[in-house]
Amino acid sequence: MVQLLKFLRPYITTVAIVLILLFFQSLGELYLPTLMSDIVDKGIVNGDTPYILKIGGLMLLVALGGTICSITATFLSSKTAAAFSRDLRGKVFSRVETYSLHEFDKIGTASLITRTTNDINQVQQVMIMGLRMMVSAPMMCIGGIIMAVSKDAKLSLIFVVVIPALAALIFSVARKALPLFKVMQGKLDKLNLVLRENLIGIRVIRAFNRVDHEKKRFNDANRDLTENAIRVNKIIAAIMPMMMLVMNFTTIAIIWFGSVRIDNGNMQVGDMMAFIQYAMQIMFSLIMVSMMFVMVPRASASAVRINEVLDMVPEIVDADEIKEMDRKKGFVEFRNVNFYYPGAEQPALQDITFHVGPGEITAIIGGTGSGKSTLINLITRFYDVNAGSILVDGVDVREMSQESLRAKIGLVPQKAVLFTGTVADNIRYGKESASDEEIRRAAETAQAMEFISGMENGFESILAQGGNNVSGGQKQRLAIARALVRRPEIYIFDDSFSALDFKTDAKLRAALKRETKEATLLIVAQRVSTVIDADRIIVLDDGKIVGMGNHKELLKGCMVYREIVTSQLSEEEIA
Ligand SMILES: Nc1ncnc2c1ncn2[C@@H]1O[C@H](COP(=O)(O)OP(=O)(O)OP(=O)(O)O)[C@@H](O)[C@H]1O
Repeated sequence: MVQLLKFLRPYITTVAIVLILLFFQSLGELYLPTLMSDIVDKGIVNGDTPYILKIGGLMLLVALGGTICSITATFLSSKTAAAFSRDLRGKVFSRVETYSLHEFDKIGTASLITRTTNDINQVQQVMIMGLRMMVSAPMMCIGGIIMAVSKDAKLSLIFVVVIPALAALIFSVARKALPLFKVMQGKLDKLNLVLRENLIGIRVIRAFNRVDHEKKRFNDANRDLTENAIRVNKIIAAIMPMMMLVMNFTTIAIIWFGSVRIDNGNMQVGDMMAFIQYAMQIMFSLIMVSMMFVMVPRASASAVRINEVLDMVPEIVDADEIKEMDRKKGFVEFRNVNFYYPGAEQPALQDITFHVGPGEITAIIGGTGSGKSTLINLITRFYDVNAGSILVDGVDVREMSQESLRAKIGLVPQKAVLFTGTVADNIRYGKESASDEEIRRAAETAQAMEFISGMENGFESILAQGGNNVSGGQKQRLAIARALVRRPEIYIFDDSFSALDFKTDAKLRAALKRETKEATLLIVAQRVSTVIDADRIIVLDDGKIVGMGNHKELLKGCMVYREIVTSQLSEEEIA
């Protein structure tokens, strides 16, 4: 929690103003009972009406001043806390943006969402309360004690019993509630996870008639969270009545002992009335502190989760010294690359060595799980190799900036991801400054023109929720157009033609060949027809290269390739 306070730095002036305002408000509140006791002891007892009116007027003024201070302080503290959480959300978001895929896997998407929203809200709420109480509670408590002692030191001995009793009460409640609060955020994560999976997988859930199963899963997570919340709230709900009980007993004790002292002539009635009010103020300040005790643990559980995100050091960062790149363009070289996913016993890639250059089409083929996507993810540096090195344009990818590396690459991922916006916006994602003509040309090459012109508003048609209103093949073609508009040195197509029919696939590849003559093309594919014309085909099996060459060479020399080909093409086609 303390770690997060640094985000308050830009608002330090406002925070200081809030604290000063609250100081004056508390001062006013401490002054009021004394004024009231004066009215009783001097005004009423002596029948001095002008005195009563004068002090009564002063009381009104003090109360008004206090109210103005309080309202302004509340306004400013709420504004500051909102700005604080806006900044913090921004910070968390930009941190997450620097994560490599490892870190994403570690925390999980659902939890990252909860941490950026709900957890920050918890901290914000405590911030508002904390700002107010930081000054009010100690002032009211200590000031109240001083004032009470000044009114009647002997009667103040009551506090020697009351305050430790209240403190013990608060402490025991906090000890019970704290672990439950910690668990609460975890349960919220779980609920978010189920919800997220359900929303994304709604089609699968319906198709497999798993609605009831998913309902149960959601209800379980929901019930779990609710039960925990009820348990916590029960404890918190018990605080108030217990506090009130202590307060009422204290009042009784003050009146009891006070009246004895008044009887003996040691105390005046007004002083006793003021004393009761000071006792109330002291106890209310303790209640405020107890509320903090309740809220701070929950917020600190949230703060820990936020700090976890902020403190997680991304595994993939730019090197301290960025190497200048040669003037070469479009060269990719793997040198004895080994790669393990964290926790995996077997390497996903083993001893991979090959190089490709501009003007070449290299296809990567292999069974599912053979490591094709992994190999691609290493070029874009989504992961770092465990051994060996990958050079792009003659420089190790770990020694160049991630930005300049990725500027060279146009990636079409296996699963086409689009963003809410127009068709043109989505293609322009590849190159912000792209002209309408460039966008049209990219769409033409990607064989997307036909369906785009068939849409009601053409390039200005809106893609709902990341492209839910276009087909899988259309999505893929838009993702291809997005990469093409960039005109990168290296194109990477990760199984990007799989959702296309054979005719479109062939047309697209022919158009690509024309458009990307100077560039390096890496095409991951499952279909032999997609790779057959490639200059070089790399055959992967179980993370190892088992063959490299063109179609004819591999047919002769690579068993695995021959098996893939015979499983897909007829004898005549092979011949
Ligand atoms: N994020 C990950 N964490 C751990 N293991 C992974 C991860 N992604 C892939 N793997 C494993 O690495 C191996 C290679 O996976 P990869 O996705 O590269 O295969 P692929 O050849 O692209 O398969 P497909 O054609 O089915 O997409 C597989 O055994 C897979 O289980």
